Amino acid sequence: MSKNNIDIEKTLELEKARQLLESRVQGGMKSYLVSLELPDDDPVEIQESLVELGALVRTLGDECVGVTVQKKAKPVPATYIGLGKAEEIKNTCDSLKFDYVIFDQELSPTQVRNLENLIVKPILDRTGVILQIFRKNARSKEARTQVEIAHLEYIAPRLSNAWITWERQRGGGGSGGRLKGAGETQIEIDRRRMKDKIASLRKDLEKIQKERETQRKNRADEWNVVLVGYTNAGKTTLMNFLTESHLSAKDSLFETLDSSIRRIRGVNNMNILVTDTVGFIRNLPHGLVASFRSTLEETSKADLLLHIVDITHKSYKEHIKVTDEVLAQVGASDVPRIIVFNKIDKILGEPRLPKILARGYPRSICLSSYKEEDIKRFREMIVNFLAQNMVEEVFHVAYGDSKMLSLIYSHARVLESNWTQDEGIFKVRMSKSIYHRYFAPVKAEEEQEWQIKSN
Ligand SMILES: Nc1nc2c(ncn2[C@@H]2O[C@H](COP(=O)(O)OP(=O)(O)OP(=O)(O)O)[C@@H](O)[C@H]2O)c(=O)[nH]1
Ligand SMILES: [Mg+2]
Repeated sequence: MSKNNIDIEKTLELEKARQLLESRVQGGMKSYLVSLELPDDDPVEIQESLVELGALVRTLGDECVGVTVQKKAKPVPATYIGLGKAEEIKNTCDSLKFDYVIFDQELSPTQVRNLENLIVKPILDRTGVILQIFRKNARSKEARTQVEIAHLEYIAPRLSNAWITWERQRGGGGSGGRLKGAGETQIEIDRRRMKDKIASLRKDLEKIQKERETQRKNRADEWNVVLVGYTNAGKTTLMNFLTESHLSAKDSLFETLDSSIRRIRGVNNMNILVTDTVGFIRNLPHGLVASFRSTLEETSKADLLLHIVDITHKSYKEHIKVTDEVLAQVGASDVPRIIVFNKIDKILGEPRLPKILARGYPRSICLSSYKEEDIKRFREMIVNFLAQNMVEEVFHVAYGDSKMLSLIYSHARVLESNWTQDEGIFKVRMSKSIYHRYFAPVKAEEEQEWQIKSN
């Protein structure tokens, strides 16, 4: 067979495998995991991240049939791993019969292309897998639009690989521009169409989010509490027991992508709304953080964050760190929070653990979402926290005082605002610590001015 024929055959085989991977409705495919360990990497973290990648694969309904880690001084620019390693993976496929290969780190489009040509199997990276799960689990129009934007932005630079899929999504023939030799121009046309599609999805998203905002006016008598945390920590389960709801919670990653709001029942005269949100993960793709930004920013407007941690997870400290990092990225660092160490029922024979955790994390609670008395105790903790740690104040802001306006909008929740001819009057709520850090000096100044005026 001539080299040309071999190349065509290889391309056809690859396209078939890619189509199979993209078009499957359910799981049942076999994957092979690859990671690269660089001199600065912590080998334990590399292993933990691979275990997590395995869980992501199972969430897709697929199975992992093998794993390999290559130690190298630095990545190979063209293929990320070494050529010998790529060859070894290709040979392993004869016995393990995997359908695709996943790299635990992000690959460039060129690296994917080169690796696919060498291994003759579709190559995904961590971001690609997470995006597939998000696409599978998004339910509401808002979540679907957010995921679709992130997905299109991810595949646009990889278009020569994803061309057939995009063609099929548009309702085209699907026989493949690359195979027909349509080449660059077709890809360029597609890329432009994709850009237009992203722009129109962004407009749709803005409209959906505006509608949501107008529906949900900030009511002064309501307290907003938001559940945040690593994926699978138990946010939705806790939400269900706290608010007597029936949202879908299961032992799989990114089960929740849509925010849901429910009211806490049985709390005398307080009107507390609890929001369940999308979970976080290490190396959460930037595109997803960007397109979920508006949803995530809701956390920065909360009165209180409940940071749920699965205490049975070996990497729970890393999970806390990752969650804190994402919260900082979306401007929620200042919002008061309670750390909730969940699933304590699964920890047997360590009766001192709650005390140890309380010492390390002063504002925290250990509980099992399944224990009624724990839920009751937790509900009381939330109510007491809101009653004792929050301050409501009224500020009079002169026109042009942009410093004060920015202080209010960045650090407090605006409950009411009214503009008169001379000033804006803002009723705001914040935690006591934020009040003392940012607002107490302003208030003191305001009162001094008022005294001078009235004298
Ligand atoms: N043993 C035990 N299991 C729990 C507890 N809370 C939650 N779980 C289990 O943990 C798994 C994940 O729960 P979810 O509530 O779906 O977790 P989540 O944080 O909402 O996850 P995502 O929405 O996927 O990010 C489920 O199998 C729950 O049954 C608990 O207190 N004890
Ligand atoms: Mg959930």
